[in-house]
Amino acid sequence: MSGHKVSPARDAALRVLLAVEKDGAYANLELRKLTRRSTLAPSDISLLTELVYGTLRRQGTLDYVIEQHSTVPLSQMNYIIRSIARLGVYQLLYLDRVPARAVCSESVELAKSRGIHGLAGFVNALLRSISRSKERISFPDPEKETALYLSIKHSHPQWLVERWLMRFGKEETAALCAVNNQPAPVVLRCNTLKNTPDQLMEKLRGEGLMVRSSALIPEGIIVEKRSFLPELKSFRDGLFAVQDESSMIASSVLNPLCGSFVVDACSGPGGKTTHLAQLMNNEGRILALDVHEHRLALVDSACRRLGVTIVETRHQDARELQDKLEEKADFILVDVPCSGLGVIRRRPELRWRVECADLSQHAAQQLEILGQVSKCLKTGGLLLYSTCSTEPEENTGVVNSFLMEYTGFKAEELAMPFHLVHSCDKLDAKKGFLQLLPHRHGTDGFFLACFRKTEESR
Ligand SMILES: C[S@@+](CC[C@H](N)C(=O)[O-])C[C@H]1O[C@@H](n2cnc3c(N)ncnc32)[C@H](O)[C@@H]1O
Repeated sequence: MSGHKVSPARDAALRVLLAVEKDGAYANLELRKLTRRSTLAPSDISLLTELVYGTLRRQGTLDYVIEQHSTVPLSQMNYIIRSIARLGVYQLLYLDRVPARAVCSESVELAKSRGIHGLAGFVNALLRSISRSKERISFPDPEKETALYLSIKHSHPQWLVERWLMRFGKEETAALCAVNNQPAPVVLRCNTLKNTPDQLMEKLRGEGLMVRSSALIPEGIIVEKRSFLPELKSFRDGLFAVQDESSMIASSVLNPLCGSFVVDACSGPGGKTTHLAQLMNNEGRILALDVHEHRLALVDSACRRLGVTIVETRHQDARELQDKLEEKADFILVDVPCSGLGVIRRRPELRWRVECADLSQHAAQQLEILGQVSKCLKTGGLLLYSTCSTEPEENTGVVNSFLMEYTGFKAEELAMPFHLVHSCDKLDAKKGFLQLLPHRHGTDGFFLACFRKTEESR
């Protein structure tokens, strides 16, 4: 039972943090469930979101500071107290508007509300000690222990920082980590089957939103001020979908022709499937596969809302496709399951869940899916492989293995919908692949590679 002195936003934030820590829940889904059901005021929902996302994002830094002040190591702390401590320290270090005294007393009440009266004093002493010395946190030496320093300062796992330091150098690694700690922009994809981007922007402004055009993709619209989009009439009317620019770029690079047959091998929840249908002017056929039925249900409902009628969903493991589809597709999208390390800013707990060893496991599955699905492509057809990962094992690693094993395919230069600025990007795109990065391109971290099936494969 919740104590009466605990504010509803903090009580709810602790509930979400515990679900993430104890049950492996996803913070964004927990928040959505909670805010749909609860009677929280809009200001409480915004504080709750900030507390949950902020605490998870900054967990590495928070843990470092807690360890310096605690008499008990974090690993031996009661898990509820650990979450209360992180939540409290996040407010002390990152939220100027909350007075330290209020943070300490609310944290004590949170402990009591969870029946842990005996440790309320410990929480109080810990937070007071941190509050007194918060201006004097001593970080590791940035020159001598660069990886450790960046990992603590920017709250990322050290193994990931070490990899990025080798690939990008110090400045870019710091920039990538920093952008991962910022809220991601909200981007909409205009449903061009129902309206134009200009018409949609006018409508959205009429509904009270501040919007501007994307510089990367014609159908992309950036929402400047957050708002609960599913409540808008324009959303219910299917005038747009919510989708990052990087994800729109994938379908746009594949750019299937009207009337063609497209296989979308890993389609749930349907962001790219419905975009492909838009690009085809809802003419032709898209076979949308997914191994999870609940993900296919999301594809179906997205199609209904957006007025897409050319999609047939099929519950199917893409690694076990029937021969019937062999050499039938004009275009194929293989948007594989991956580590998700490119969307850290949208899924704050992810950085603490993914381990380095996971990458090679993902890569093996990705190569298997890509290899099997590629058999469905007609000679002359185009295939796009994509991930929302920043890591080479899942990206160029899979692409290179595929090209070695499947000699009937050759890399196809990417037809980008926007002008590439960096010379290394231009070179890569010519060679048929591109790594988008949040600190360089402003998008999610996203990889795309394009292949054409050549005559020789016959
Ligand atoms: C990155 S998500 C796809 C996102 C989707 N293309 C979109 O834009 O909305 C990967 C999807 O692959 C599905 N998946 C995982 N393993 C699969 C397999 N062996 N065969 C088919 N789908 C699979 C997952 O259920 C998940 O929905």
